[in-house]
Amino acid sequence: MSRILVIEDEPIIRTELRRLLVRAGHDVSEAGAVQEAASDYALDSFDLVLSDLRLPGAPGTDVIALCPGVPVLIMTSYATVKSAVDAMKLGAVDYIAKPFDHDELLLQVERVLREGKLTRQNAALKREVEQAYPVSGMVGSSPAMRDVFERIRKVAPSPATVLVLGESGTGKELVARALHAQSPRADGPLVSVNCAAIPEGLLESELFGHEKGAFTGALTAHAGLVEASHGGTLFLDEVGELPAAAQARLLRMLQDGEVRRVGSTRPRKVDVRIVAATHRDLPRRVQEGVFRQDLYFRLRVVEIRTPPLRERGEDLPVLAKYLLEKACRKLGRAPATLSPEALLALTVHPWPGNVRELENALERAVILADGPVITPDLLALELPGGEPRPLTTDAPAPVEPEAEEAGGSMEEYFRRFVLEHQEHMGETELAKRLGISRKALWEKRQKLGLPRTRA
Ligand SMILES: Nc1ncnc2c1ncn2[C@@H]1O[C@H](COP(=O)(O)OP(=O)(O)OP(=O)(O)O)[C@@H](O)[C@H]1O
Repeated sequence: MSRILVIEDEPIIRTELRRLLVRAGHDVSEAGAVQEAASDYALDSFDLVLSDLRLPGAPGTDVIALCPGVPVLIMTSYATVKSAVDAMKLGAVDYIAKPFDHDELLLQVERVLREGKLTRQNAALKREVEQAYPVSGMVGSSPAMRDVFERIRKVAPSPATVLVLGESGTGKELVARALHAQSPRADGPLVSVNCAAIPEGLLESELFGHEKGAFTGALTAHAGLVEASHGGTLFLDEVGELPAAAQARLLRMLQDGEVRRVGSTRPRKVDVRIVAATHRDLPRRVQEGVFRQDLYFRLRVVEIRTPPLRERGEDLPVLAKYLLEKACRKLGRAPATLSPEALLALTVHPWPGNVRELENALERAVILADGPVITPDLLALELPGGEPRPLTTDAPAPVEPEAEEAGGSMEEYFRRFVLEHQEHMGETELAKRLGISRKALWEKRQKLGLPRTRA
């Protein structure tokens, strides 16, 4: 049952509509004019308003502004294309020509109600997602990620050039997407270019375009990716790899807002926001003379640093859960969960490949899993040297019964993590990274014969 308000000044039609809609199972209220409706009812409590266009006092379309979010269907006996278009322009969801066929009217009402419900559900879902993840698709609530979100929020609306710095796989491209999505250019194009992936000889013409005959093989004129990004954002990934000639053209573009296609002397105005990213140490490349200092300064108007995964300790379990769900959805598998041992293994892994490595490990595990639980062996985590992390050690630690059931790997990870990190981490930090209390850490040390080495 939906709540419907009928605004109609002809009593006969109003009664007819009421009867029809009540019979279809709806709760119907009535008014003879927009003003009467506004004074008698809380208009935003309705699921649908069905209003005549010509009413005493004010046209039916005036009700649209009074109940934002509520679909309004306009009825008119003067169903000219113009009045229908005008009503829709003012925000009506649709219009009905009078005299109306009962079945058609009911079908239209049901459709609008269904769509309205979907819109409301989507809006609620969007609000929920936005609260959980302030930047679409980016999971994290560690202080380092909160800083990233805060910077994105502040910088996105401005036209400022942004330089995103971070190791490979830390989400630099996601940052660029978020900057675009939260900017006034969101409806314009977002063009992503990986500067390292395009052969050096082609890069200049790919980015800035060329004129016919500019070089052998340039059979037709070609607009580059900069021009294709007009009105939007150009994301230059691996900007540190740009060859010198392309650096010079990019600098000119940033200074003058113009591009010159290769082989042309005519400048073309472009309105493009540049977001650049690199995992390289750009100041060092400047020092080495391979990256222009003036371009570096132009690019780094604002810097955003994406933290490596190993510095986002508390984000790991949430991120792993999110990426596991994503992998199951992508692969069409039933939802899976991580065993506690698998979670511990993820927690202690150093993640040189960052979130991308985590995403790949989970995807591989979902493919290999026979059941709904992901165990450490399925993750096959690689050590930085390239060796798969062994699941047994030469000198196995004393194994607790419950860990033995789970393959003994939990103790092994614990032992390895403590031995690897106790020299440079305090007990509080160690316990935090392991996701256990200090007391539990002390007890485990006793049990495994791993006494503390630091005061
Ligand atoms: N905070 C995050 N939440 C969810 N997924 C993430 C997050 N960060 C990165 N990812 C995912 O990890 C993968 C790698 O991210 P992305 O391509 O943005 O990294 P990158 O820093 O641009 O890498 P590269 O330098 O290698 O190009 C993507 O699939 C992305 O969706």
